[in-house]
Amino acid sequence: MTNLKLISESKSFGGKLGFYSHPSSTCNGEMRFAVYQPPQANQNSVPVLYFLSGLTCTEENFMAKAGAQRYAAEYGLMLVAPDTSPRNTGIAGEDDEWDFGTGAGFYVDATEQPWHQHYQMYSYVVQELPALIAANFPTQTEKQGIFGHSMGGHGALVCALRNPQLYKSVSAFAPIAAPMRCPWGQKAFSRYLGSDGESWRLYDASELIKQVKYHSPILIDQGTADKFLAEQLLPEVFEQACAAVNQPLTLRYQEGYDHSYYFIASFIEDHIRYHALAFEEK
Ligand SMILES: N[C@@H](CCC(=O)N[C@@H](CS)C(=O)NCC(=O)O)C(=O)O
Repeated sequence: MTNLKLISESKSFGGKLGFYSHPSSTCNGEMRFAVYQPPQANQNSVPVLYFLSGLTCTEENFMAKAGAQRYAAEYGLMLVAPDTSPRNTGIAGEDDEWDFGTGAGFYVDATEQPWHQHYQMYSYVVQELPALIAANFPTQTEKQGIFGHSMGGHGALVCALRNPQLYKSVSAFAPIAAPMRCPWGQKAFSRYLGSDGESWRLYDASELIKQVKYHSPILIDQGTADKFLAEQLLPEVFEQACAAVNQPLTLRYQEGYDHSYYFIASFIEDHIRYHALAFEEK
């Protein structure tokens, strides 16, 4: 495996869960990710589903907490979970805030100093990581999907809407659905992207959907007891934008669920099945 370092490997549901690091040319430093290879990957190449995690997460949270391996094994999908930002870049203050810098790359290509030298998570997720996965794991590269949680739900929507030809399906748990209008997004975008609102639109699903129609229905689950719902997540803004352009969207409000991985684990099967069905279509 060229340039890939295996950090640990565990058998899970008949398949293999591996944690890797590699030198990233896009982020100009070491990056980490996790891959779950279902048992089917021992014989054949399989579709691949990317999961982008939320604020404060590493490549491990999803693999440890979502309970996704059981369903990835059942449906024969590979799961790939990247870290949520570069780490240990040496940028002053990178670890000071939980919602900016380390653990909070927001899946954008930063243009502002000092972040832009390393914080290129959009290009990393859309280009470098899939190329690395294709070169090192048995995947059907024409069958890719993407999903995520919170900041990662935002990232998944943005990656799919900007590259519909690369992703057959997209779904999200409690995404930051209109980042230009919420404090988390405004803080991150102003410091990663500067004050130019035009560049912000490229990373806001509720803006992007007005310009591009996505070829498949989008699935979003949102807990009603999520403490970030009203101020930070704003799914109703995305819902209205989809309605305005006739974009099919299934937005499900799940009664009493919060923002945690307990919520994600409760609906992970639905999401994996949704992606698996999209991969079956011609
Ligand atoms: N640190 C924040 C919460 C951050 C948070 O909820 N992060 C979510 C993503 S936005 C998460 O997945 N955390 C890691 C985990 O639950 O494993 C707080 O104190 O309110």
